[in-house]
Amino acid sequence: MIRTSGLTKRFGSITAVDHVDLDVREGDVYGFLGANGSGKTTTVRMLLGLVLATRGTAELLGRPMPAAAREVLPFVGSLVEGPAAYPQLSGRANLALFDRMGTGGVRATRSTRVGDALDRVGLGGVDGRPVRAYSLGMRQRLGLASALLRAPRLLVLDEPTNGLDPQGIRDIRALLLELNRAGTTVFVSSHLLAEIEQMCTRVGVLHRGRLVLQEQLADLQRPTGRVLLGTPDAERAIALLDGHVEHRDGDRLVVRAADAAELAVRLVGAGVRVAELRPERHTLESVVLEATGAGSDDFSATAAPTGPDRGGRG
Ligand SMILES: Nc1ncnc2c1ncn2[C@@H]1O[C@H](COP(=O)(O)OP(=O)(O)OP(=O)(O)O)[C@@H](O)[C@H]1O
Repeated sequence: MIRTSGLTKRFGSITAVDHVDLDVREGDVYGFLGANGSGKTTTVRMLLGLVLATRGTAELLGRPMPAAAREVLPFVGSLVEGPAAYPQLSGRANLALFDRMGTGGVRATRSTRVGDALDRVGLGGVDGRPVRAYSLGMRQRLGLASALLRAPRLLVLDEPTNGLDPQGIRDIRALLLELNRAGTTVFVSSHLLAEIEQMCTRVGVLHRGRLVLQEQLADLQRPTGRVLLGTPDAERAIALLDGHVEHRDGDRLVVRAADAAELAVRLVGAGVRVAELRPERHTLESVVLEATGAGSDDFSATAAPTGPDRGGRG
């Protein structure tokens, strides 16, 4: 659905995006993760043909961008750098205008289409107000509504939960997953590890313009080769496991063992009571920090503060 090869963007001496090879497959919920300034927005803008690449190629839905933009974009919903809207008009009026400007939207069904999109993002009840009275979160929802007007095959969203409160973030996540289940491929950028971990099937990590990791989330979260064991018989377990216990914290042990089931049989066979036993897995956070060498401060685990100024560039 999205494929880039050697995609690069320089602004003078700054290389914002550096030989990026993205591979987003049909049905993915792809999380494009990177710290602020890592080049996410610039990549998204190149994908959508809003800015020209310095070198390299990009394809959306198997067609080259920006050459095939007119053909491809009617099937792509997007949200980049905060949605634009006429402040004096209502959300509904803005969407109707947007719908009229796009291709392929039949006039007779416009009102239904706009109403459905507003309902989906939770703006159905407030759409009489002018957009200038909207909070940042409401504007963000309106932007998403405009991305949904055409039942897109692909959604490309740059930090869609920016400025939303926790409930708003949950709503958007649920909406994106619902759309994905109905067949839409979702590409979403974020600097929030937890957000990506909760929602995505595939992850790409951008670090200083370079794609340092691209993998299925389930593969990233592979077992570490250690087992987490909780037992009231910690001393006996340690004696039995003879040097394989790497760490002890009260009645919780970390055991080097490739096979948790085999370990369980061994413990119970020796009369060691097992309260809890599970394979330890890599977390997205540990894998990302290893791949980027970044400090955990570079990636927020929780929601970002609201209201950053994202304008004025590009
Ligand atoms: N039009 C421009 N002119 C000059 N430099 C730019 C321009 N657009 C982006 N940059 C620079 O390119 C780098 C990547 O910026 P970009 O906005 O793509 O990052 P990002 O990962 O989206 O960050 P953020 O989440 O803060 O928006 C930054 O160093 C930025 O200052």
